[in-house]
Amino acid sequence: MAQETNGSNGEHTTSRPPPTPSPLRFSKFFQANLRILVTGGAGFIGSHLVDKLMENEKHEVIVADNFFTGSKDNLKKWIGHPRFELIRHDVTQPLLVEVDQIYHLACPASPIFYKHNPVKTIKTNVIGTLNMLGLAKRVGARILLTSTSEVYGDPLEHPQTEAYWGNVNPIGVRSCYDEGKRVAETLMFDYHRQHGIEIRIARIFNTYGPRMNIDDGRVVSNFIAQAVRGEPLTVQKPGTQTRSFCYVADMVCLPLHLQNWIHNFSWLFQCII
Ligand SMILES: O=c1ccn([C@@H]2O[C@H](COP(=O)(O)OP(=O)(O)O[C@H]3OC[C@@H](O)[C@H](O)[C@H]3O)[C@@H](O)[C@H]2O)c(=O)[nH]1
Repeated sequence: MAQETNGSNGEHTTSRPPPTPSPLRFSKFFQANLRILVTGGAGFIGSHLVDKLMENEKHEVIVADNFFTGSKDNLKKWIGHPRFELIRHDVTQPLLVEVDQIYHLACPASPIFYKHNPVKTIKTNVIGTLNMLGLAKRVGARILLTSTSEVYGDPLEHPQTEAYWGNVNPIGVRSCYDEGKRVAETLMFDYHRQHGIEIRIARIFNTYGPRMNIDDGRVVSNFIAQAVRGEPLTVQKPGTQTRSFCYVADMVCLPLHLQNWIHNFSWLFQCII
């Protein structure tokens, strides 16, 4: 499972204490009623996370999603619930809401979707993360970014630990996502060091499970779709690739634990189960 790391070159010491949250955040009432923002909450992984969060009757959940790869259908059991709110919103635009925690998932994750509009993908990762960090700073919220195994690029080390910095092509067709997520991680740590924002980063590996689109394009859904149609399975070249697959219901437990872990640990974890 996850390992701790001291990250990259040097200490992650902050120059400032965390921003002051609302004075009501620590009162009995507000502690028992966390308001949580999930960007990309209508997506495959986001909607499973929302299900888990909604299981806690003391949580209010706000989902912001532009429905590019997500769907209202994934959230249909929560629409109309008094503790749930769904906003059509693109994270490349600022969002002003009062929340205690932010789970920032918004970004297409399947290669065929993120390569469809690469400029939009990198804007989502860079401007979207800046907007969410700005919000976290303003309201004093703790923020978790879902990053990716793709920050390792075409890794030269197997398996990769969090201490490995990767081998990434800055100009390739996957760079909008790989480099976008790397910048997003950099922004998270810079906001932490410069402004004291409480951050968590979860690097998610190849995840599968219910609500994955049949046309998602990733290997598990492709293989299942081909098998159901009685077609041969397409193994792309070179055919020696390896992946650490994770079932979605197991995977979403880690961001939840990370977000609610009280304090004082390294902030970067891999989601490998
Ligand atoms: O039909 C297929 C699809 C894919 N593959 C291969 O299977 C491997 C896995 O490819 P996928 O398309 O499932 O996706 P990847 O593992 O490269 O990245 C994916 O999972 C990790 C997440 O963090 C990323 O967001 C996501 O893009 C690749 O080597 C690919 O070439 C096939 O052999 N056949």
